[in-house]
Amino acid sequence: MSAVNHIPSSEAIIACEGLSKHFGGIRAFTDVAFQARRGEVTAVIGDNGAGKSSLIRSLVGVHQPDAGNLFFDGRARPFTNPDEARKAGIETVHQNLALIDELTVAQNLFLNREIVRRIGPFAFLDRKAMKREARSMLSRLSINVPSINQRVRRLSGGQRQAISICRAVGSGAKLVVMDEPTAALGVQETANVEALIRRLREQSVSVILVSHNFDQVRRLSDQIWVMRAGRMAATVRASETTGNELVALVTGAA
Ligand SMILES: Nc1ncnc2c1ncn2[C@@H]1O[C@H](COP(=O)(O)OP(=O)(O)OP(=O)(O)O)[C@@H](O)[C@H]1O
Repeated sequence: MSAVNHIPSSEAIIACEGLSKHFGGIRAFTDVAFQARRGEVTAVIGDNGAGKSSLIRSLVGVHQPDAGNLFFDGRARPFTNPDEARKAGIETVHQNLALIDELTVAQNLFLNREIVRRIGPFAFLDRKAMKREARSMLSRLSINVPSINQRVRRLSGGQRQAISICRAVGSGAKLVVMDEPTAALGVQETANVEALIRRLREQSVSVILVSHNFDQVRRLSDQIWVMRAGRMAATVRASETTGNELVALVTGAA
């Protein structure tokens, strides 16, 4: 695939060139270049240990690459921590669902970004405004939960994943990065989360998604990055590939 030798076109939400990461003597990935288009779903596939998680963690400031350049939203932007990436507009939805069980849906949606009302020298949490906004965030993404006042502990895995995604988008993310968002879910809940990812795409939110499920990847994504042994082995359009071709690219038989 082609390298990115300059600030990428405005079509790219995120791009990199020459990106490498080692952990001591272990090579996680080497000399990776890519461009993900704005408003598209980009899937990352590869065998166990191919470097997928290390790569996406390096895009969102969890890991610092040893070499290479990263561009986000038209600017060269090395992220030294996840907060910097978040402020720039990248949200990560974690596999282990970073929700607080004992808080309600609305409280989780506004965790660490509570709406505060000031009256003179005093500041109050504006619970009414947060509930109103929580309802509107959920309705924009057609997410059904029994009540915004329900503790998330009582929600199903799929509903919790939907709340995590809603929180990411509600903070104004331009790019949502998901590592195996449906790995722990049943068939119906997987379908619900896939429908939600499609709605993000309809609303022009870019998505990068790591998945081991090739059928899902072909159903959901526009572009697929294939990683093999720490290299970006191929970039294919989902509409132009088959499950067999993806298997061959992942295993190196292609
Ligand atoms: N924090 C770390 N410290 C040391 N080595 C690591 C670390 N994270 C990843 N690695 C190594 O880097 C390589 C790539 O791992 P990575 O988790 O990125 O692969 P992956 O494609 O996401 O695999 P999987 O699908 O199994 O999650 C592996 O050899 C792994 O052992």
